[in-house]
Amino acid sequence: MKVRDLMTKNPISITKEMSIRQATSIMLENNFQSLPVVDDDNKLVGIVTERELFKAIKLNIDSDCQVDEIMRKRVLCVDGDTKTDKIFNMGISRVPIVDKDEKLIGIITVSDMLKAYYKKSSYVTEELEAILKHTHNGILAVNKNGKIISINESALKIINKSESEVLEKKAEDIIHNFELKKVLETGESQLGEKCLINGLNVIVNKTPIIRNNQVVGAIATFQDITELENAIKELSNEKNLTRTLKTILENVYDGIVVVDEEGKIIMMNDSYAEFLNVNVKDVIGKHVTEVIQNTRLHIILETGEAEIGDIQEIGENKIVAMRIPIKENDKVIGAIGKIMFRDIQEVKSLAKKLTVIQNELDYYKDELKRVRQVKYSFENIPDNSYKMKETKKIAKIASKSNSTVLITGESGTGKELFAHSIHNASPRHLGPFIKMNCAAIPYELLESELFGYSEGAFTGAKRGGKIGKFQLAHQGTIFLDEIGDMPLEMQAKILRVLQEKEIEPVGSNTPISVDVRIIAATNRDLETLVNEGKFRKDLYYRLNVIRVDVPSLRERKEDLEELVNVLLKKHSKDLGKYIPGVSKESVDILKRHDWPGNVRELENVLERAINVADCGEVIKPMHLPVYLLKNKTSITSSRFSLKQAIENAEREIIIHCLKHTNGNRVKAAKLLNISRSTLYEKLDKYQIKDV
Ligand SMILES: Nc1ncnc2c1ncn2[C@@H]1O[C@H](COP(=O)(O)OP(=O)(O)OP(=O)(O)O)[C@@H](O)[C@H]1O
Repeated sequence: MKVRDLMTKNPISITKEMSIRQATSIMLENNFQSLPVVDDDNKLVGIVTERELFKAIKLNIDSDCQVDEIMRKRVLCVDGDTKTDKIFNMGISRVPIVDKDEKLIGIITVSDMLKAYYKKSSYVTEELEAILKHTHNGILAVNKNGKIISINESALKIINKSESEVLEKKAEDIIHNFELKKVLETGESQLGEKCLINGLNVIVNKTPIIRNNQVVGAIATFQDITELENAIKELSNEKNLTRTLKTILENVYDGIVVVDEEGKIIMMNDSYAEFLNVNVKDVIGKHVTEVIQNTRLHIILETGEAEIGDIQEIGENKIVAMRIPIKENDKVIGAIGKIMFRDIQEVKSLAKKLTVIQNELDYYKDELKRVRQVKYSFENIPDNSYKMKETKKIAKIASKSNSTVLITGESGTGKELFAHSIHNASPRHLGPFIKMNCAAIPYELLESELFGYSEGAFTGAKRGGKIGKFQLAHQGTIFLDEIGDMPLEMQAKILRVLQEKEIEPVGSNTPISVDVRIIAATNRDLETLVNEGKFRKDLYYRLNVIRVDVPSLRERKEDLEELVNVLLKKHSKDLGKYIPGVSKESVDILKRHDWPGNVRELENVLERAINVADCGEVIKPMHLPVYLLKNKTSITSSRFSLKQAIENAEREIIIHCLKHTNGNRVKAAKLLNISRSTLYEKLDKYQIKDV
């Protein structure tokens, strides 16, 4: 700072002709300790201070005398450019300021300077505090005892504490793995240390605060570089990606070329260069039209529209090309050209192969559909009867939910078919459908069949253990058929699976979570079993969430004819015998039967009839088992003929005997107690060929 900046301009001055009294009164009025004395040209010629006045009093000099008598003529003064520090060293409270002609231009006092310094230092302090507070880097200062005396907001944010929590506390007690002891002890800086504070990657610089050659504290600055590191990581990922892409481009068989917005080649892979018989280095920077014959990449730059599968002649080849514009904010900034096929012949042979594959695929799709339809779907359950319509309605609702389903109904009604259909129509249809017949497996094996076993669970256990049905059915459906026959002990285990949704393989203590939907079925009356204590009540309630009661065949006679056709088709195909249908009389006979064995019985009757009938022949009453013909109503029917019934029975018995003797006609004749020739006659009559 220069005195010119702080001085009082045009200060009060006196002339040497003025009386001592006047000078004294001016000094008293203005509370000055001195007054500069100037001549007519305002040139500084002397100074009167309190000291001169006291001296005048002491020497009894008359106060009317002129100032000239007592003033000091050798005046200490400075020019305007003098630095303010110099004034302090002069030891004078009021210093006159003169210009180069020694004319008085101002006065500077020590108190003026102190005020100015104070103002400036407050301003600097405020500024420093603001910088400290708002700087992005964290700053923390400790005293010589290592206690925090100042900390800024960024540092508080990094250590995740408030100012009151940290002030006057030792830094190492506040920040894990951090200390300033070494810096305080040695007075040496520690720069660029990488630390992990609160999960953030931070660079710490530690510097001592030295005053009068003594370490009086230390400052630590923290720079959070987490974002920076992430950015570096991203950058290196991007670099890797670019490298990978470049490698891919270089190594693909397809020829690839890239042009910039002016159509100049900026990249061409080896494959394209080889095809064109050029050197990559030679073509970079050239316009694409100079390098690739009949190219349209420069046109793509104008239209911005991709062209795929365009035929382009290059030399003797007719290639199939693909051209794609590269866009940024809707502006075309380049284009990519790719040789899809080097020769149009390639496309033709590929198309041929594709057609073959497509045909195969269609065939397998059809096959899969056929197999699935036969086995699984609701469509294959005829529902002309009201009862079946209602049952299917409930089953379809069940298929949409994840709840346990209990299918009940007499034996052979098609309970398993319902289980398949529910699974197939459920969201789990892509998962497995695992069937388990609880009555068919010996009790000792049931648990390991259902839950599997771990290695060494028992003597004879397979190495590596075995996966149980529940695990196999994970994310699908398990169908527990004949659940009514399940032993009580096992019922408790099934209940556990339903509640906990986890299983424990035999010999293992580690439960395994399974996501399985249970469909159970039984032809037994579970309520009665519960009352008899043979079936757990809690399991019954758990299973009986959605109940599907499959009606018996006698309750749905309206479905019989359609069922007959379905089963006939299925079995004639399986047996490889063409049977065009069932005669009206046969249908009537079938309809009159009560079907205690339900669809299974009907299926057996038809299978047998197909066997008995000749290829191309419709199923006639004579092909049906005798017990159906014995039906009372059938005898009263107008179509009934005793002769026919006897013949049917005779035919049946002969076929039965032949089957029994494995087709041996001699043995069969003996069994029937008829002669061989009679047997041959009858075989001829009833058209019985191979049995
Ligand atoms: N709608 C149908 N279409 C074709 N076949 C059917 C139909 N319903 C049942 N069946 C056939 O009837 C037979 C018996 O069906 P299923 O095994 O489903 O009966 P179930 O009620 O589960 O018998 P059980 O109680 O004895 O286990 C099976 O061979 C099945 O294919």
